[in-house]
Amino acid sequence: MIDELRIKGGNRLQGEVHIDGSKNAVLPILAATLLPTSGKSVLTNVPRLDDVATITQVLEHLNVEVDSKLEDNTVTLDASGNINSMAHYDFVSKMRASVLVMGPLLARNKHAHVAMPGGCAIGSRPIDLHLKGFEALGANITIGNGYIEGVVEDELKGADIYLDFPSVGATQNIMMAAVLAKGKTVIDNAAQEPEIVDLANFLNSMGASIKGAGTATIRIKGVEELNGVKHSIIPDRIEAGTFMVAAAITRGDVLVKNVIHEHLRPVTSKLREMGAEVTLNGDSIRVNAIDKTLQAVTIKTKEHPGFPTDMQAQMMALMLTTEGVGHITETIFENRFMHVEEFKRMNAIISVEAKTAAISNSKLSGAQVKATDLRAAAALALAGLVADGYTRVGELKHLDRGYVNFDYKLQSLGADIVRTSRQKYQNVTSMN
Ligand SMILES: CC(=O)N[C@H]1[C@@H](OP(=O)(O)OP(=O)(O)OC[C@H]2O[C@@H](n3ccc(=O)[nH]c3=O)[C@H](O)[C@@H]2O)O[C@H](CO)[C@@H](O)[C@@H]1O
Ligand SMILES: C=C(OP(=O)(O)O)C(=O)O
Repeated sequence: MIDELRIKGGNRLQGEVHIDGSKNAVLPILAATLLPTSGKSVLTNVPRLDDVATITQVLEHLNVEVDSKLEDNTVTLDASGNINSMAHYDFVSKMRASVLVMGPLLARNKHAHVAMPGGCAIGSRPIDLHLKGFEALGANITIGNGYIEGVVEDELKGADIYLDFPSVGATQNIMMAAVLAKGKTVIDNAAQEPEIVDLANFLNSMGASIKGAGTATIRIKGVEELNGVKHSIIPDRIEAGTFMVAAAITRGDVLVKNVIHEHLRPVTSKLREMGAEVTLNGDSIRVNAIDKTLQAVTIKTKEHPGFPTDMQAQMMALMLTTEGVGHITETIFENRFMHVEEFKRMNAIISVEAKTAAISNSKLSGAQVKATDLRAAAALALAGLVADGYTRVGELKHLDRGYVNFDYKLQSLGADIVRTSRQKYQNVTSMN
């Protein structure tokens, strides 16, 4: 059977939705469990995502013992055996974040042999900044036959590293390589995303000495040893933002639960600027757009604390329903407007010039469309919620990388949505 979402537009969303753990926080933290520790690590609030399954397979392949209790969102990892140094193409090509095993492998084995991640639909996505960081710490890097090999002759030594761009992955990979390096490492122009802070908190509770995570300068003092710990993954700010937009696009009223307000400031601020009522309370955010006329706004994606590129497609869907002409400039990835052509299949009026899309209020009609990447999958479904008639969203392998039970969660808020078939890993119906 074709695996697709079938959505009948027109229902206003109302109710409460629980947000799962963050994909982008759990992936580097799982990779960090490769570091040598005394004792096991236990991760809680782990989302049941295909990307988590993929990195778990990488870890198992490297000889980590992984005990996943998916129904409890808990994963226990034991890396006390001999750890291999080779991350195969099969894994890295499926999920670029597999490259995050390179830093911990260099720290542990003084050797890492990892498939080149290559580009992907949203851009070329090089890893030169990761590699420059490893070289600064004393690793010799060679590239050949589709693989990158890192070898540390003597030992990793702390270094001053300036990143040309505050890359999230490079900051994480370098942090993981540096925690056991001799002496001090300073990463300047570091990424400041909340997922960097979650990784630093995890590493610090293992015994690392990292200061400044969440600012542009991260200071790491190499330590001698680490221990296994228990850690709860932060909530997924992008999943939360997606449901905030779902409330706004249907002019509904939704309480989004299990969030950290501070992580959602750019989204909250733009929804308020549009005219939605956004109320913060405890660990929840309520978005009320009932009977509101929302106005188009201007958005420019930027590294944190700027507006996240991972929310760009969803905001574009929303601006197809607002008054006036909205503008979105994508500055992080060079090819992250593929959803525009799919929106156009639904009668969307969007024009793109260089890095900027102009989005007009459109009378959306249901159509068969395909997800071109993870966030495009969600954004097309959001457009389907307000389109006239039926929308069918295909290529759900992208959706499953980053959203847990997306259809069930929307259904519970009143959407008319069904999924025609389901991946095994996602087929757990309990929703916390
Ligand atoms: C698993 C994960 O956490 N993924 C997130 C992470 O991806 P990821 O860590 O891959 O994103 P980066 O911050 O590294 O990339 C941002 C930009 O820097 C460029 N770059 C990056 C590294 C490098 O060595 N050289 C280089 O030129 C990239 O091509 C891109 O244009 O941050 C992105 C930006 O917030 C998010 O969209 C992704 O959801
Ligand atoms: C681009 C994304 O993720 P990744 O870096 O894993 O491809 C995303 O989460 O939107």
